[in-house]
Amino acid sequence: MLDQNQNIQLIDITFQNLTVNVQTKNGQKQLLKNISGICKNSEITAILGSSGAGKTTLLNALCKRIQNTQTTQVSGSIQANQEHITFEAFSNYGSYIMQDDILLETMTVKECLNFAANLKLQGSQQEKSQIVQETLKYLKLERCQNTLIGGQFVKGISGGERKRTSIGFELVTNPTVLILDEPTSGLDSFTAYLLISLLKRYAQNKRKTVIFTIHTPSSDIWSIFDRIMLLVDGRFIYQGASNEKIISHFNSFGFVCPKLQNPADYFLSIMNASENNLKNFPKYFEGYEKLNDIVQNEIEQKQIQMILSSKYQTPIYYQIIQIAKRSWKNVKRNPILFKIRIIQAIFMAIFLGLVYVKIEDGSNQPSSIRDMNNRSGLLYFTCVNQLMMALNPCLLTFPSMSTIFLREQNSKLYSVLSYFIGRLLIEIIPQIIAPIIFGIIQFYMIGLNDHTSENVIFYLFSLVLCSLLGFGLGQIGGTLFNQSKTAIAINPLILYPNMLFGGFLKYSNDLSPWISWISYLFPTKYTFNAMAMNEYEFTYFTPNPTQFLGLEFTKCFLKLFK
Ligand SMILES: Nc1ncnc2c1ncn2[C@@H]1O[C@H](COP(=O)(O)OP(=O)(O)OP(=O)(O)O)[C@@H](O)[C@H]1O
Repeated sequence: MLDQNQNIQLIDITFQNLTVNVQTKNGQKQLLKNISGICKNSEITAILGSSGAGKTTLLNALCKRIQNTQTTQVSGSIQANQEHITFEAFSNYGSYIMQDDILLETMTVKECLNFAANLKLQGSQQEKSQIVQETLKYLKLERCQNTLIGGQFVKGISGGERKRTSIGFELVTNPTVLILDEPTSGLDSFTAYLLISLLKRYAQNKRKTVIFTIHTPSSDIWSIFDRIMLLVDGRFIYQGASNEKIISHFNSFGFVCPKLQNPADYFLSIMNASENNLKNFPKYFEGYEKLNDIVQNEIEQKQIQMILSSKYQTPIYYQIIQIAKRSWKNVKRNPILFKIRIIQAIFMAIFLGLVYVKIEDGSNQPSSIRDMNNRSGLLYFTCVNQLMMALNPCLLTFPSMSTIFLREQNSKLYSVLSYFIGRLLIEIIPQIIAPIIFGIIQFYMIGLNDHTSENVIFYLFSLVLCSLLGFGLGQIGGTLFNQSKTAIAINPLILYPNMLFGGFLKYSNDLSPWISWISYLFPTKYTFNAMAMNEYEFTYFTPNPTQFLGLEFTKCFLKLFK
């Protein structure tokens, strides 16, 4: 079984007595029922079945994306040659391409492949570029290599090119096992044929193991399958070659595929769970018993070659650079959020400036509570406003990026830390620039404490800090949810406590002891305190408003800073 002549990694994927149970509201549901099979190297294996038959469940189980949890039980063995597959191990030799093409809209096709090559391949930049170029050629993507992938808002490459780019993103790393969930969905029959032929060439020429699910293959596509698995209600009704064997197998118990009909259409028509078909299901299962021994025999003949670890990850600093570069391109090509952040800052600063234009500083009426309140209110509003302006875009964008992150994480392109730092380096830029512009306009229009240059710098620093805290909270909120809408819906849960415990709506000293500690959890308390301490460091007001605002906490912080 060992490929002695060439040093090529050959992997057969086998599974025995594979059962997947899930707990539903109506009790237990069996998605896969004690099935066994083999997907051989150098072959393409197509899994067919009607909707809900368990095809995706089988693919997910093979690459260990379904694990035992409280509601899901997976039993049976799944092996790559003689080794049990684990999620970690699979990512060393295999790739899984989901049905949805998860790609960053603002990248070109070539940049997308370059990104994967840079992060997954060893070798010089020139060697990596050459591999990317070969992959582009292989996938017939040369013509559109410099076109943006595009999406909802930007017109980009076609559906077929998108699918091939998605495959190219994985192929560039030359995986030994390639698993694809419905790679032809949404493609016309010719493009679908091209794609499957390409997978066939990949399997045959490079001796890889390719497994995919497919819904309605044309007869051309059917004829190039090496191996077919037909699934009905979580059980196999056929497994083996796609040639005459499958026709004669079903013939043997009375299901005759008409000569002029596409076999795929015929088998799909007898597999769907219509009333007529349901009564035939026991016959199919009985018929499959005859194939059991053949399949078992094939499983026993599987590769015994040891799987060589191809584990390679680029250094963290390199990952960070690559992610930052990509984030920068993303901002440059889709600068709307960046621009909105700056425009919002300018608009809000002018608006606040007009509302509070040259407010009293206490020089006329040092004891005016109204003037003190106006000034403190302005500081407090500024604080909450900065927090919100940084928080909302994060809640909006983080969940939408999480699908890309998860896909790339599964492909082990980078570590979580690198991704976080790489993105942060770029996304933090508007969070620093916007509050500074905001603060400068405020100084001109309102007349805040500019007694010393330190006061001005400290105020701007507090605004930046406030913006960064909002940014941080937005990231926490954004990572908790998959959907932007859900993340945005939690906005009030972040905003209201921050407003309430900021130290202005209710003075911190007046909070009951049992709840006062909570205020330390909310950033507005710190930023409002810092801004007010700074503002009233030099003031005409008597008594100094910091006294009745109860701003003790930040005094030491201010001293440290100055
Ligand atoms: N976590 C789950 N809990 C309950 N039922 C599930 C769960 N996951 C899948 N199912 C059910 O299991 C069955 C098989 O699902 P699966 O996605 O594998 O089907 P499929 O053959 O890929 O279908 P399709 O071709 O429509 O994608 C379906 O009836 C589905 O509703």
